Amino acid sequence: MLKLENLRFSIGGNEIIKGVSGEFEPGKLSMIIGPNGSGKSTLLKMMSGTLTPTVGTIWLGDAALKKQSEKKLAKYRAVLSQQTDMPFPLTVEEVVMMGRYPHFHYKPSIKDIEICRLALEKLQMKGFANRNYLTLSGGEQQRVHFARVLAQIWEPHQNELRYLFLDEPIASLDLGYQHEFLKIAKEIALENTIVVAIIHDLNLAMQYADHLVALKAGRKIVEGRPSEALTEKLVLDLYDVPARIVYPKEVDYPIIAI
Ligand SMILES: Nc1ncnc2c1ncn2[C@@H]1O[C@H](COP(=O)(O)OP(=O)(O)OP(=O)(O)O)[C@@H](O)[C@H]1O
Repeated sequence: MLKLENLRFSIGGNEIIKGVSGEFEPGKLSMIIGPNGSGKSTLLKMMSGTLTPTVGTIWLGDAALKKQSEKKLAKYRAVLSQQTDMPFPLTVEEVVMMGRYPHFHYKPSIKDIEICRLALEKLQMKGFANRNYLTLSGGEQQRVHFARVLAQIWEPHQNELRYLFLDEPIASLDLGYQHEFLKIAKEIALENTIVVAIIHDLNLAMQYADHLVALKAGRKIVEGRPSEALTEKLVLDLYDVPARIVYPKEVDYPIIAI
């Protein structure tokens, strides 16, 4: 269980996150939605340990996040952030191997190499292993980074829950890979992992999320199953856009029509 207790975050005299609490469970794909500037990335950065809350506590199981060793956390917590620039001309397999750095000292083991191979295979990037990462398209680079974070938490570490934080992970992916990516994220959640993703596409949230959190101006305004939480009223309140929720008989989830 990942628990947020009255989180607040201020910078330059502005309070960006204004008392957010909540719980995230393994087995569920959790998604955070909200308008630009509502605090989604700031909240996710606090959850993933990149930013320290000004007020409040984050609990990973029974232990406060701030009390846990970074070195140990790196073995079971992975973060896919929006900024993934790579200043060096590494090969794709070298970038994915970076995900295994917390697991070996000097040289990757055969198991590390095998995990990287499997992670690339899962993202349909096996044929790219020896390519210079810098020559890949934006979507291909994103898939490499997804393979890197998957490689990082490929297996459970000492029975710890695994955590995966994804900041707008599908922004540069085409339609097919967006769905592929979210299916994999869901699969990982089912392997006893807490997965939290920021997403802008409400229809994908409706289709894939098990648990939805909506932020507005730094506050959590709604939480729950998307089919209940994602209402026409919420879309209007968040984005000032009138929407209709329709229930096509061909699929088992509602569609948000704008
Ligand atoms: N270091 C900072 N200094 C000043 N303001 C900041 C800083 N970081 C974030 N903010 C502000 O805090 C607010 C929330 O930012 P955040 O990146 O969390 O929003 P977001 O919901 O992820 O937005 P988006 O959908 O546009 O990615 C924004 O108004 C942003 O300008």
